[in-house]
Order: sequence, then C-alpha cells, then structure tokens
Amino acid sequence: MSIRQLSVTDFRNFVSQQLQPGPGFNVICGANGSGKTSLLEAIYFLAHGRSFRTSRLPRMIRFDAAQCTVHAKLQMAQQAITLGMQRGRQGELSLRINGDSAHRLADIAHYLPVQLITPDSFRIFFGGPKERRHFFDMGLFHVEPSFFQQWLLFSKANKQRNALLKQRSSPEQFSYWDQYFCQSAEAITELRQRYMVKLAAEFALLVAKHEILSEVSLQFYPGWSDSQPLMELLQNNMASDVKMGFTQLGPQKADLRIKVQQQPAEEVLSRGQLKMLLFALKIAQSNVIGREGNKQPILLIDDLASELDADSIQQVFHLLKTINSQVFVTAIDPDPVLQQMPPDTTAVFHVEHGNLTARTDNYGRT
Ligand SMILES: Nc1ncnc2c1ncn2[C@@H]1O[C@H](COP(=O)(O)OP(=O)(O)OP(=O)(O)O)[C@@H](O)[C@H]1O
Repeated sequence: MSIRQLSVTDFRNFVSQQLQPGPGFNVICGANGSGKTSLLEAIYFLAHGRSFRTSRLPRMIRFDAAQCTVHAKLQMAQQAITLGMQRGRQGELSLRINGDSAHRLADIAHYLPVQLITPDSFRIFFGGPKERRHFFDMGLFHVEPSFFQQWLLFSKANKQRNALLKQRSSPEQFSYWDQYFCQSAEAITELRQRYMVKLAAEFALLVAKHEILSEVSLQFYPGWSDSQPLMELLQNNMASDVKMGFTQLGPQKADLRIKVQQQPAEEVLSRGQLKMLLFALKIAQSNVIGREGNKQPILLIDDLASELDADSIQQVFHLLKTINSQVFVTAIDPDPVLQQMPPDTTAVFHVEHGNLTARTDNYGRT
C-alpha cells in the first residue's frame, strides 16, 4: 500500500501543501527547521490522530490557525481509499474515510499501518516494557483481527478491578471481574504468543548473516509467571495489589525482552548497533504485517544516517531494499542517502520554510 497524494493544511509550518509521493523511496530534504520531521509527523497524525513529538496536540496546529488537517489518497492493492484527519485547538477531532465520518481512531489506523523510526525510537531499548508492548501490539493489531476487541474487553476488566482495589472492596466483590480479567488475559496472551513466533522467525531470517545481530534473541514475557494459573496468582497477590492500588500481574505487564547472550541488548550493544537492531525489528514487523495482514506498512524514517557509519548505512539500505514498503526518509544532506537508493524508485522532495517542491532533477541523477 502507498500514499499517492498527501495534503497538509495548517500543520506546524505548513500552510497548505500537496505532495505526490512515489510508491518506493521518498527523500525529504532541507535545512534545519525547514519542516522535514513535521511532514513525517503529519503522516503519523493521519494514521494515529496524535503526534510522536508531543502529547500537547495543539502544538501541531500552525500558529494562529484554528485547526490542522491532513488528507491522503491511498492505494491498497486494487482499492483506492481517501482518509482525512482534522484536529482543532479545543481537542475536536474529525475523521473521514472515503468522505464519510468515522468514529474511532482504530478505523483509520486499520487502513494506514505506519512504522516510525526516529532518534526517540531508542526508547524501545531504554524505556520500560510499555514501549516494547506498544511496538509489539501494533503488529498484533494489524495481523490478528480479534486482538483489538479482546484488548478492549481486558482493559474494561482491568479498570474495574483497579477501582475495586482502590475502594478496598471485599474479596467476593472481585470474583465477577476476576473471571473476566483472566479470560481476556488468556485470550490476549495466546494471540501474543502466536504473533511472537512469527515475529521472531522473521527477525531471525533478516539478521541471520549479521555478525552481531544474529546473536540477538527475542523473548516474550506474558506479564505473569506460568508456574501457576493467573486466577490463583491474583488471589495470592491481593493484599499487595490493594496496597499498590492496581493489579500488578497480567497482560498489562507483558514485555518483549530483547537480549544478547542473555543480557539486555541495550547493556551490550553500541548505539550504532542498537540502531541497526531497531531497523531489523521494524522491518521484521513490517514484513509480518505485509504477509499476514495483507498491507505493507509505510516506513517513516527521521534522520536515517545519524549514529551510523558508512558501512551500517549500506546495511540498512540493504534491508530496506528487501521490503516492498513505501518509505519516507528525511535528510539534511540527501547525497549519502541518494547514493544508496535505487534511482528508478526514488523520489526527492525539497522543503524550505514549509514549502515542498518535487526535485525532478533527482539531484543530478535521472
Ligand atoms: N505550531 C507551529 N506553527 C508554526 N510553525 C511551527 C509550529 N511548530 C513548529 N514550528 C516550526 O516548524 C518548523 C519545522 O520544524 P521541523 O522539526 O519539522 O524541522 P526539520 O526540518 O525536521 O528540522 P531539523 O533538521 O532541525 O530536525 C520549525 O522552524 C519550527 O520552529
């Protein structure tokens, strides 16, 4: 799948811009502060209704404007789809799919899987399990159709249980929600385990020939020890849960453990090696989604070359060329990136003070 046309209005420093990206690699180049990252942010906003840079969404709206709007025409196999997302300063959100109003962000996200790689993506290694769960569950969302519904059921049970814990309710009052909690927890874990097998296999295939990354192992932790049934663990842990005011075991605590020689990868690998690992994880996930979910995610890569030496950049491009995704890459200097890219499937756009221009000269290449 690919974005064929993108319109960005009153978003960061873009007043009103249109872009016709190519189906392969798209390089967005320009000076500092020109709007490169903002363009990736606009695509991410269209897919998720939020930003990867700020939780304060009005920050995305152009100074003095009342709302920001991103609109795209997508090509998915033989199907053409239009998506629109608009957010106002008071938090008003308007979503459109093929011109009709949509109500849930998940409905748009379903059409537009994106994989984001920015300098902040290192949080997958240095942040807590939540970061890794977020990455992992994004794949499940696109591959396992029942996952989202199960997650909504579980979240409800978890919320109700936490409310009972905070009220210090009597143990009998827990039985209804504990049943519900455990049933949905088991269902989610089964889906996650199934997905883990696919992700780990794809990852192993990608890194098989890599000197360091072939030593990386991916291990799934469901959020509780499987030595005892979850219901028993919840009951045994009740006093501690009441003290904390929330449930400490369950799929809300699951983790994707990334290890090298049984040690956490972030404590062993260099920054450059971690960045390579990040690309391998995201590309493995894209391939699984492409194959199992029938839609190849779009890759948004901010500042691809940072922290990588020439050899590593080449290896990243080698990985990128193996996939069939539309890719958006930002770069101040496009040359090192362009040298690695296939000229026939690469489009170059220059951005200056929020104005986008397609470079038909492809910087001296055809
Ligand atoms: N709400 C806003 N309204 C108008 N302009 C904004 C808004 N928020 C940010 N800007 C400006 O938008 C510009 C684009 O920033 P962006 O981060 O996209 O630049 P960039 O090209 O990625 O830069 P760098 O190479 O330094 O990372 C900046 O000049 C910034 O000051």
